[in-house]
Formats: sequence, C-alpha cells, structure tokens
Amino acid sequence: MADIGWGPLLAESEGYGRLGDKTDDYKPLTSDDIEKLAEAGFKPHQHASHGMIFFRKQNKLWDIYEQKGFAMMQMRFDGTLGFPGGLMDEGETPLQCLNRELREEIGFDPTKHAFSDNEHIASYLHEGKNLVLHFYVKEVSAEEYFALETNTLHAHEYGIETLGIIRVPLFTMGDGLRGFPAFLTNNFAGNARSQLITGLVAAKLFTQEDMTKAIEAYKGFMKNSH
Ligand SMILES: O=c1[nH]cnc2c1ncn2[C@@H]1O[C@H](COP(=O)(O)OP(=O)(O)O)[C@@H](O)[C@H]1O
Repeated sequence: MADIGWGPLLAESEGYGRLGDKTDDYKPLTSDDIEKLAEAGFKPHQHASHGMIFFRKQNKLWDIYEQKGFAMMQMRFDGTLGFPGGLMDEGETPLQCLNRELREEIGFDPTKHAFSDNEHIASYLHEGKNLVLHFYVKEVSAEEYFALETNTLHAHEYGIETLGIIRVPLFTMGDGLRGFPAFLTNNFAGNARSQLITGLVAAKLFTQEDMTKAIEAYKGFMKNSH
C-alpha cells in the first residue's frame, strides 16, 4: 500500500482497532489482576480507557414508551460506535488516561466532574492484541449532560476522532425491537457493545430481565436478517 502519511505513532497503534473482535476475545480481569498490573507499571500490555456518561430520567416518550434516560456514545472516525476514551500514554494510569481523553474528545472539564476510581466497572484483556480495556460509568445531571454534548462540537478531536456524539435510545418500541434492541445491531468498536450492556445494568437503567429480553430481540433480528 502506498505511504499515505500516517505518523509512526498512529501506524504503531492502528492494529488495535481492527474490526471483527468477538466478545469472547475479551477476558474480564479481577481486581487482583488489576492491582498486579498497576504494581508492574501497567506493563507489558497496552491499555485503553473508555467511559459511559449518562443521565437518569423516567419519562414517557410520546406518552407511550417507558424511557429511562440517555447514555452517551459517539460515531468514531473508523465508522463504528464507541464510548469517549482512548489509548493510555506512557506514565499514565487508566483513570488519568480517561480524564485526558474526555477533555480532548468531548471538552470534559476534569476540574468540574472528573471520573473517579469508584466509577470503574470492569477491565478486560484481549490477549491477541495484548490490550487491556478499562471501562467506567458516570452519572451526571441532565443539564451537565446537555452541556457536554454542546462542548463536543468545540472539542479538539471533533471531526477527527469523533464524528458525532449520539444518545443511546433507552426504550423499546411495541414490536420489541426498535429502540434499544435495534441500536445493538450497529457495529461497535472493541467490546463496546458488551460494555454498554454491562454499564446499563450496573447503572440500574435496565434490570437484568429487561436486558435479557433486549439481547434476545437483537440476536433474533441478526439471525433472521442474514
Ligand atoms: O468504546 C469502546 N469500548 C471498548 N473498546 C473500544 C472503544 N472504542 C475503541 N475501542 C478499542 O480501544 C482501542 C483503542 O482505540 P481508541 O480509538 O479509543 O484509541 P485512540 O483514540 O487513542 O486511538 C481499539 O482497540 C479500539 O477498538
């Protein structure tokens, strides 16, 4: 392929984002595993941190559908959906990485509402990619959420890494598919689909039972559409 001018830095990390990862490729890490990694200065793996920001609002959409609030995702440069976040720099912790990436991607002001360690939900290792993904979930007020959405338009990475900020539809329509289950049929970066599912249940925006129903509807649709 012709040299299209990627800097050595991008070329080096470009392999991490290749599409086609399977959920099973990501092994959940225990808190002991993570502690050991921290003691080793997070070596020998590459790390990335991503965060789900949400607000809670019980609402009847069009007076019909139970809506639980909104969670923030983004359309990424590579055409997949993901959470704000990115790769950890040398000398950073996963939490520092997340707060830096959020400033760059969504104009998040860490002095006002930084993510903290108790908002860490799960971490996963992809052995093939030698990559650890750290995932955090943060609740904000509706006002803060709307302000962050507006900020994204002025953030450094808008139009480069982040092509648009979106609200995940947290409701299901009468056919049991449109709304959240249909949203799951999109293409997601890394293990972002399973992070979304885990994050929404951890945030108590979905009960385990409602989530199981949504996953069944999504899987049924995928099976019948191929
Ligand atoms: O929201 C996400 N959840 C889980 N993994 C993600 C998400 N977004 C990107 N990834 C994965 O994380 C790795 C780092 O990608 P990312 O593009 O965020 O870093 P960068 O912005 O520093 O280049 C890639 O393997 C990518 O597939």
